[in-house]
Amino acid sequence: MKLTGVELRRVSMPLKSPFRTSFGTQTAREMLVLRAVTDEAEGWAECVALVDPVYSPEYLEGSVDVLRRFLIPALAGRDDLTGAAVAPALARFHGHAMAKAALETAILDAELVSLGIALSRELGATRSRVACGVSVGIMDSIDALLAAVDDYVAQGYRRIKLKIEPGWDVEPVRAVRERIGDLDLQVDANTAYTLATADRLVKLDAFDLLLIEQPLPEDDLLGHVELAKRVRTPICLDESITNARTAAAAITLGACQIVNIKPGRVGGYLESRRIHDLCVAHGIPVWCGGMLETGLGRAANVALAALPGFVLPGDTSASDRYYETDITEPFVLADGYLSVPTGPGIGVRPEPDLLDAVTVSTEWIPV
Ligand SMILES: CSCC[C@@H](NC(=O)CCC(=O)O)C(=O)O
Ligand SMILES: [Mg+2]
Repeated sequence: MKLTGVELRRVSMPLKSPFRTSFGTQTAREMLVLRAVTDEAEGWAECVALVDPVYSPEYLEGSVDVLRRFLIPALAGRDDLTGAAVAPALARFHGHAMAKAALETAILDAELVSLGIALSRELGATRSRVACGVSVGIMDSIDALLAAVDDYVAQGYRRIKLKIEPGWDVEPVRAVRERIGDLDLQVDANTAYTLATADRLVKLDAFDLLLIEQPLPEDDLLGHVELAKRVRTPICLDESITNARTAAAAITLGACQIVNIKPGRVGGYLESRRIHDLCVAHGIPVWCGGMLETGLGRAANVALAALPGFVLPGDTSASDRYYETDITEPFVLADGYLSVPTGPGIGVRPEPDLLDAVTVSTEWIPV
C-alpha cells in the first residue's frame, strides 16, 4: 500500500453539558480528524489531543505541526506500507503518542478496509458487545451530581466513574454510593493529589470502589507504590502508562493493580494490544479509557474493549453521552452494552454533511 497524502481536519463538537475534571472544564471538544488516502483505500482516525496541554503534554496545534512536518513525511515513498510499519517508521521522533496513534490508525484502517478485515478481528476481539461505563464530571452541587448519576443509571450504564479533586471527593462519593446501591463505582483524580494530600483517599476505602484512577502525578510511580500500601482500594493508572514498557514498570513496582488503556495516550491500537497482552500475563485487569471521541475513535475503542483482558466496563459510552449529533452513525447503548462494529477496518465512516457541519478547517498534506 502506498500513501498518497493525509487530510487533517480540525473539528469542533459542542458538548451537551460542560465536562469538568480536576484540570479544567470543557464545553466543546475540538479535535483532529485524519483521512489517509492510499493507492488501495482510504483510512480514517481521530487524534485525541486536547486544545491545551492539560491532560498530557500533547495539544491539538502541536499534533498538527508534528504530523505535517515530521510524521506524515516519514511515510512517504514506501510502497509496502502497513499499519504495523507505521510505529517503527516514526520511532525516531520522540513523544507525540496521540499524533502517532492517529496516523497509525488511519493507515491501519486503510489496510484493513483494503483486506476486508474488521479491526476487532485484527486485534483479537472475543466479544461481539462490550459493557459500558460512564464518566461523570465534577458538578456544582451534590444534588446536581445525583441527578446526573440517576439519569445514567436509568440509561443502563454498568459502571459510574466520578471525577474527583481535593475538596470534591469523600462527600460526593458517599452520596453516590448511597444512591446507586452496589452498582460498580470508581473515581478518577487526573493526578490532582500528592502523597501529602492523599490521606483523604484512604477514606474512600469505605465505599467499596472498583478503583482509584491516577491519584498522583503521572511521573510519580514510587508515590503510587507508597499510596497502594495505604489504601485498600486498587490503584489504576491512566496518564502514567505511556507504552508497554511503562506499563511493565508500573506493574512490577506495584504502582498499580489495574490499567486504563487509552489508545491515543499509548501510541495506537497495536501498542494497546501489547499492553493488554502484558497485563493479562501479569493478571492485571484492564479497561478502555476515553477521550470524548467521536464515533470514529469510539468505534475503534469498542473493538479494542472486546479483547478478553478488558474485564471491567470502560469509558466507552454511547455517542449521546457528550454529543447531540455524532459525525458517524451514533453508538447507542443497549442494556448497558455497545455492539462491536463488524465492517472492515474501524467499521464506520463519517457522514459527510455531519462532518462538514463541525469542520473548522481542513488541510491536505501530500507525500
Ligand atoms: C477530556 S480528557 C478526559 C480524560 C479522562 N477521560 C474520561 O473521564 C472519559 C471521557 C470519555 O467518556 O470519553 C480520563 O482521564 O480518564
Ligand atoms: Mg483518567
